[in-house]
Amino acid sequence: MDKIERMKELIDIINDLNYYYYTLDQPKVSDKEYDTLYDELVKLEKETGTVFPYSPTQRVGGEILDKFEKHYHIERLWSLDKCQNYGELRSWDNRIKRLIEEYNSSHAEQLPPPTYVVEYKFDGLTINLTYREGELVQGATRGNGTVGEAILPQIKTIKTVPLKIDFKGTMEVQGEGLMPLSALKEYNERADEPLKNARNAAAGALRNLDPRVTKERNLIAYFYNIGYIEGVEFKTHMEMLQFIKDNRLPAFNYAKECKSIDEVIEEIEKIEEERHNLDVLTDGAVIKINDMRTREALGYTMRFPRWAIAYKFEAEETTTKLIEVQWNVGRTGKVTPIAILEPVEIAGATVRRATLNNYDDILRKKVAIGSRVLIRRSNEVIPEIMGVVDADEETMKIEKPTHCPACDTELIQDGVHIFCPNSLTCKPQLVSRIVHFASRDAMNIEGLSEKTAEKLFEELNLKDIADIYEIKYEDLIKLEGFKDKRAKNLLNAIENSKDPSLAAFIYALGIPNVGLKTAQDLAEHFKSLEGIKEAEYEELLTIPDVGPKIAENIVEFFRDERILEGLEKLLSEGVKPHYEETTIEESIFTNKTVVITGTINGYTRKELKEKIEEMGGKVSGSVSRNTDYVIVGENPGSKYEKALELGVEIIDEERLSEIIG
Ligand SMILES: NC(=O)c1ccc[n+]([C@@H]2O[C@H](COP(=O)([O-])OP(=O)(O)OC[C@H]3O[C@@H](n4cnc5c(N)ncnc54)[C@H](O)[C@@H]3O)[C@@H](O)[C@H]2O)c1
Ligand SMILES: [Zn+2]
Repeated sequence: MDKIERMKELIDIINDLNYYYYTLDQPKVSDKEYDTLYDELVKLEKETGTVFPYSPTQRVGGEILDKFEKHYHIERLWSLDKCQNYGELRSWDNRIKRLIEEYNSSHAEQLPPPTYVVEYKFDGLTINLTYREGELVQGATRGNGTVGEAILPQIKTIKTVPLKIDFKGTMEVQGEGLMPLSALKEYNERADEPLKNARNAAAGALRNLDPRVTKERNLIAYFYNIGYIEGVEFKTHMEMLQFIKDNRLPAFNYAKECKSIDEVIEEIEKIEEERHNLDVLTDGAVIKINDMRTREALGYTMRFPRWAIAYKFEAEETTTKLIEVQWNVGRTGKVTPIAILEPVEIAGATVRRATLNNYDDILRKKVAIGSRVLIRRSNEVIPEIMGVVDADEETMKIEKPTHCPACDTELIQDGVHIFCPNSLTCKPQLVSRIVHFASRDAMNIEGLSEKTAEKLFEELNLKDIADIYEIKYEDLIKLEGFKDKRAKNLLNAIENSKDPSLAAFIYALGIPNVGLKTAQDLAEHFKSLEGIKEAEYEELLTIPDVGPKIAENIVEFFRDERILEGLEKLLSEGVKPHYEETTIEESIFTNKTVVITGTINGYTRKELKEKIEEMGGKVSGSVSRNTDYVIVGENPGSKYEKALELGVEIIDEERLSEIIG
């Protein structure tokens, strides 16, 4: 296709996507897919030197809704230029420096060398508040930058937005309306129709005609810019942020001033690490020139200021097609759906499957075979399906299984989950129990892989975990792939596993939700298998990290007749768990919560975190009353101030090096 033709096509596609995203708050594609199309258009415009006046690259935002009153901003609102790697960031920086140089060569009054402010880029809906005579008189969306929608009643539902402030002049202050991830999660647990992500949730709430709907979503806001102010002049961005805070408008407690682009990059790295600990959605960092006179000299393009740029993180969401749903039987008999997807890349990894939790989830998210689904991957290895993006596609209903896909036993419903009750002869259940039992942190039986476990189940008619202790050489040698040496090795490994530590044995039993750490805590507390077996619910709750759910799981587990039988059998086969008093060396960090801020010489964040964890401490992302120590390095952030404010004990670099040697 001819380049100009392709440009026209892209303009149509992008304008349509903008309408769905900005006007309807119902994106048709993920941001990643949108950005690819947009970048293609920008590239073609550069190549051809042609820019159509109606091109989306020439404007900010999208159409505004008629159902709201129009609001004309006093000062225009902008979008942000973006970059996706440090190379692009450095070229932005070089451009800035060149422009400053040019300016200085033709003006008597010189601009200072640039300093930068790094902030989080929040992913919500831009809001612009107007204060007059100390009162909040209007709140609006960004709209197309010049005209937005008046949504004052909706904005007033945000509890942290002050209705009155100390400053008495006219002022426009701009920020981001956000739905906290915790609020989204809570909302989605109850909602008939779950919201797909926190950005659309916030945008949809603020642009809902009924402020009661807005209120239900428990939004918050962070402010980061004053677009217009009467009679006040700020010298720097930091000064402006201070003014915002002084007027008790919520500003996020992080904005870092940097002297060089290298420092900026260091900060971005920290942000990238920290951002998953935040309760709001972020899609990048924003880098802004601190000095206001420099900003003025640099000016604006059609769409964005030259003095700021967004560093976008790798997208964590994309869309793809759902090909089929597989039902898997787990160790506990729970039958869960796994979505098989058309392979797609997210953040550098190819994704082929996603979780769907349970059948209720499928119904609520309106997922069907053949639907185009939005998937999200944050820290988890396996991504989650957030919802369907295009309901028009031809699809087929997902059927709820009535019988076990492995053993054909009729399934039973327990709450939202379905289970195969046949724990005795249902192959995947027993096989995964055996594999877990034999795993390294459990009984550590080398050579008992999933394949081998399947073979034992099929050929030797294994009915129970304890049966592995009855396996004989004559049995094994008959099996395909088992020669003398391999058979002997496996038998030895099985024999040698009879003397496990109590913690490993408890872990090996596979009590629901009891991982290695909890198993160790249980062993530590009760010191004997009998003790754990007889443990009362209340006593279990006294163990750190054991909540009501796990306590219940443990009590129920040891009440199950079949499990007790299996346990007896294991013991009669000669398995003897033993408890050894282990003395973990105490350190100053043992059982303490530690926060790190600033750069620590000789350590990356990750290394230091690991070191502290090795010494028994827990590293947390933010300072609170529960923080025991704050480690303060070079150029500490606001966490340092918070620590001082709360009187948390500070460890400086010198003391740290004495502690960790
Ligand atoms: N999926 C879709 O169909 C679709 C359609 C249109 C746009 N989009 C997405 O939206 C992007 C463009 O939207 P945009 O013009 O709103 O730009 P943007 O979201 O990339 O950046 C500009 C906005 O960032 C916000 N922001 C957050 N934190 C900030 C901070 N600390 N300082 C300053 N600003 C901050 C401001 O509200 C500002 O308006 C695209 O790149 C794409 O990812 C997606
Ligand atoms: Zn089954």
